[in-house]
Amino acid sequence: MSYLSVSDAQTLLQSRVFTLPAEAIPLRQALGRTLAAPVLAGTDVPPFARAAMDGYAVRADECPGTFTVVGQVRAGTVWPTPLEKGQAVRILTGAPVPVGATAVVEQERVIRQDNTVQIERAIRPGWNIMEKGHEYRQGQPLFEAGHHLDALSIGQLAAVGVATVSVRQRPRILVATSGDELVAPGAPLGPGQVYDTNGPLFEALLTHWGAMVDRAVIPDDSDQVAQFFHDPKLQHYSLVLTTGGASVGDYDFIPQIFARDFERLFWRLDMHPGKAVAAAQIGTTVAIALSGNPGAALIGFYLLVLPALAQLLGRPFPLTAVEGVLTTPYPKPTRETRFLKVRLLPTDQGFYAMTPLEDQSSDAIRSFREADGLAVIPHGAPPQPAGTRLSGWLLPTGP
Ligand SMILES: Nc1nc2c(c(=O)[nH]1)N[C@H]1C(S)=C(S)[C@@H](COP(=O)(O)OP(=O)(O)OC[C@H]3O[C@@H](n4cnc5c(N)ncnc54)[C@H](O)[C@@H]3O)O[C@H]1N2
Ligand code: MOO
Repeated sequence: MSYLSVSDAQTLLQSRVFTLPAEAIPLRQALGRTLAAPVLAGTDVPPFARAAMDGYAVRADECPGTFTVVGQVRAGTVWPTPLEKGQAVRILTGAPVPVGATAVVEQERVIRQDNTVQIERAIRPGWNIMEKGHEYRQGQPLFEAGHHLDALSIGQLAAVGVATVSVRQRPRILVATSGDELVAPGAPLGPGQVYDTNGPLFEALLTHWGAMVDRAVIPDDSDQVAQFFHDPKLQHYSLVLTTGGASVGDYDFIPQIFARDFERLFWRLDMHPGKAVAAAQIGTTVAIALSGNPGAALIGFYLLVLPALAQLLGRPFPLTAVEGVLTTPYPKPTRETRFLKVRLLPTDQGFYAMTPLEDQSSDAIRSFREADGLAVIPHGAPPQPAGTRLSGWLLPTGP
């Protein structure tokens, strides 16, 4: 039986999730948000040529020489008249360079006596002057639509005078875990019970990537699973993400309910780990039911959820394709396309050396900490000797 490919599933999901509307918000609230429109510099930065040092503004072509100090200019003020031959203006860091001055000689390099300064050496034009517009030119594009506003972006936007930004509304996402064996961290574990990893993990990941997350728990009961997906509250969410109950076990109700009551988009993908995954259109929202195994669900998160989230935010596709060569053999044959956690080292031949991590188990998440990417072994492939050329994806660490 051949399952839908990951790229077909991505395309299908992209056709069902829509980029959210824009809203205007104050710059101070914009950290972590995504620009909905390009931003151009509204002014030159700096807006005028300014002194980089405390010293004296002079004409460089008059150095060495002795100058009459005719006054002082400090940051926030402007020297009113063009500098004449033989004149120097006492200037402080950040002050506009007087018209006619071509250098600022720092005070450590001059001899000041009463109202004269003596400069004993030749000075290059432009010395200690920060040129107007050297960082940004007015009208220059600063950021594209889809740009993630990190702390540096906030500083850059402030520097060009932006007070309000147009950003995408934050996607609301519901993360629901299923599995009666799950216990919230903090409570003691009973026999056969495990701590809920997926709820906290996906809440944190989605928040990190810019979503507003609510959490829910779905009991392992067919009627209650159906009730969960029929709840009108689901329509408040751009995406509904569930984990567990997505396979073929006696308590795996989700794929059947997707097919029975909604439009099931897919069930099971040509993807290991994470084959046990389903998706459905539920009214205006899209539900993605990931595997219960945290490591498998995490593969589904990177390959399916993150691209859908990027689309909601109007951001570029979040995964970067890479090429590499296995440094060690991979000993098992591959049935469904295998996404192997690898460490990546660039080589000077333009591809990566790909070293598979030891723990590839679908219940484990710890190895993601050491993984830089996923190598892709095609379905039906035999064991892979060292030196095999594979394509893969970089695992993005943040928005
Ligand atoms: N006969 C078959 N059995 C299984 C198949 C199959 O094709 N045929 N697929 C296997 C694969 S692959 C996976 S992956 C799992 C997926 O199963 P489910 O998505 O139905 O998930 P559960 O059975 O509910 O849970 C699996 C595993 O994960 C633990 N779990 C669940 N939720 C959490 C959570 N929030 N935090 C931590 N751990 C969680 C759960 O206790 C189970 O150990 O099915 C295979 N079976
Ligand atoms: O969904 Mo299962 O690992 O294919 O790990």
